[in-house]
Amino acid sequence: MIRINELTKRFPGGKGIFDLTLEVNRGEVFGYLGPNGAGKSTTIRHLMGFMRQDEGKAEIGGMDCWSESDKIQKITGYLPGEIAMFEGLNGIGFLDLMAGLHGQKDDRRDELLERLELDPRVPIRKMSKGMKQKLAIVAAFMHDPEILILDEPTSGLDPLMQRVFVELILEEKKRGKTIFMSSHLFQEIERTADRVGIIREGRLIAVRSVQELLNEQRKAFVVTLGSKSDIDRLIQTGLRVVRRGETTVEIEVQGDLNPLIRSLSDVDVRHLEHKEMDLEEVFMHYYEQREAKE
Ligand SMILES: Nc1ncnc2c1ncn2[C@@H]1O[C@H](COP(=O)(O)OP(=O)(O)OP(=O)(O)O)[C@@H](O)[C@H]1O
Repeated sequence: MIRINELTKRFPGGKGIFDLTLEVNRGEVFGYLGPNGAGKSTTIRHLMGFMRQDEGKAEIGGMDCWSESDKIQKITGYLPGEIAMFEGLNGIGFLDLMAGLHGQKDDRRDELLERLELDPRVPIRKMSKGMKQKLAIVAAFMHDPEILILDEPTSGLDPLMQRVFVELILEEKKRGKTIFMSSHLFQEIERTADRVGIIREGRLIAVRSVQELLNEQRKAFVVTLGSKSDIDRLIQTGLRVVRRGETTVEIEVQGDLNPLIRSLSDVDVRHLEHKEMDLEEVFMHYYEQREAKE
């Protein structure tokens, strides 16, 4: 459905995106993951036809993202990373404008406003960042597009609304929509995406299924123990200890959790905490793998 082939855009100072090749299948949710400045928005701007590549090609549904962007925009719901809105309008005015702009239906408008708990009568200049984000989500989804291209969709949403958003994505996925969604947090897309592409410094460093990524990922646990001898005992079991404190040890596990659980049953565990691996750590994992291969 989305096909990016050797796409390159060079900005001054060596920035940009370089030789990107990836495909997103019809009905797939694809997470596009990378730290700030990696090139996620630049890629998305090419998909939407807002920017012209130096080399390569991007297509959606067989249409060229640059020369046929008007057609693509009709079948696509787009959520920009940085939302510029007309401060003089209220939510209703903005949504009317967006519907009129593309000559599109807006059948789902009321349902979405209700789900996201957004009052569209509020003037945009009085809206918080989160409210503007909700309004932009309504604008992207209200015409029930076949393809959704979402640039950091949950930024500015509180945890409750992030959950509502995840449910919305899962429903759209069930309805067969193709979704391309960027983020700088793995946790944010692990619940919805089928596959993930990892981009860093403008280059795609890995494309994996979420399941593969979860299996490959090392999990970290911080264990608080009753005594120093418990700590010593736990360390002797051969687990991978990455940090040791007065009463705590941080243990890393890749794959099977059972050895950890067995070892813990022999000591006095006061507290056990699963530490989320952040994206940097996931990236480091890939860098290590890549460097080892080279
Ligand atoms: N029009 C432009 N002219 C020059 N440099 C640009 C332009 N657009 C983006 N860049 C640079 O290209 C790099 C990639 O930017 P991009 O916005 O695509 O990153 P991103 O992955 O979306 O990050 P963020 O999450 O911070 O938006 C950045 O270093 C940015 O400063």
